[in-house]
Amino acid sequence: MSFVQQLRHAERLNDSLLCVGLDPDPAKFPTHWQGDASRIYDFCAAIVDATKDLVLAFKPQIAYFAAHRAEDQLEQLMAHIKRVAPQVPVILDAKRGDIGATAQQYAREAFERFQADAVTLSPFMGRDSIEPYLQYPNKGAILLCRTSNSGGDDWQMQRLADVPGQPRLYEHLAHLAQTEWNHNGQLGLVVGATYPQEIARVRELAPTLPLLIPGVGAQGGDAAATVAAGWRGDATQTTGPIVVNSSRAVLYASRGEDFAAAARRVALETRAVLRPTVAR
Ligand SMILES: O=C(O)c1cc(=O)[nH]c(=O)n1[C@@H]1O[C@H](COP(=O)(O)O)[C@@H](O)[C@H]1O
Repeated sequence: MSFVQQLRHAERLNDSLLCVGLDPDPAKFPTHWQGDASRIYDFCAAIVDATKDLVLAFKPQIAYFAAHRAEDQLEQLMAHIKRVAPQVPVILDAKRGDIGATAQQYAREAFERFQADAVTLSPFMGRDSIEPYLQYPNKGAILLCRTSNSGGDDWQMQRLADVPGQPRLYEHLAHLAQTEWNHNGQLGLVVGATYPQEIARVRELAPTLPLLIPGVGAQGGDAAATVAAGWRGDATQTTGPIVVNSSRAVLYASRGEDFAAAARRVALETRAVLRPTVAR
């Protein structure tokens, strides 16, 4: 099954557009585990167990593991997700971007070592920096397009004088990802929930691509506006799924021993807000 098919399947199965982001920060762990990096796996596995029937994807952020020398715990976590929630695809958020030879190693890390179903990438170095990831059949490569942070304006909103119509950089990328870069149907795009207008624009330019949309919850993105801008009906062959990520708001809903139950409550609430008003 391709990454997009996995998303469509999980969307239907769990009736959800929510992706829970796994950004484990020991400083924010429940009081009894606070500051203990050896609990990264236990913490994330508890969140996975509590939310696996409510999500269409999980998204571990590799920096939160690597910073604590906890890549082994990330491997364990990936195996755990495959075991307890095989129907839920996993996006490894690594935001890699390098020349082809090095990208081959990053692709191997994401897809062979960590067994991810998709990986996030920076497209700044161009098409040949993306190609190595596309050598892995059925895996997804999700390109940063219009990111949720305000500094994204510095590049992404600039107009390209040499391209007909003088599109903004993010618009040009969305066009390329929908057309000539996407020869195997493996590409997706990141668009921040903090910019619903641009979600609508990217959806217009890239109607069949999956959109990873972070920024609801802690970053204050408007969940309902996000869905209105990006969701185009139930998972069919022609519409791209949307994957709306929330990390901190779910993970750190409680500092008590009830943290997993609290995470489930927030995930349920977020899923309900994201559920489109259109009947499925
Ligand atoms: O690629 C991403 O996931 C990403 C892109 C983007 O534009 N903005 C963004 O916040 N993210 C990631 O999405 C997550 C957002 O976390 P919360 O703000 O806690 O929900 C973090 O893991 C970020 O690294």
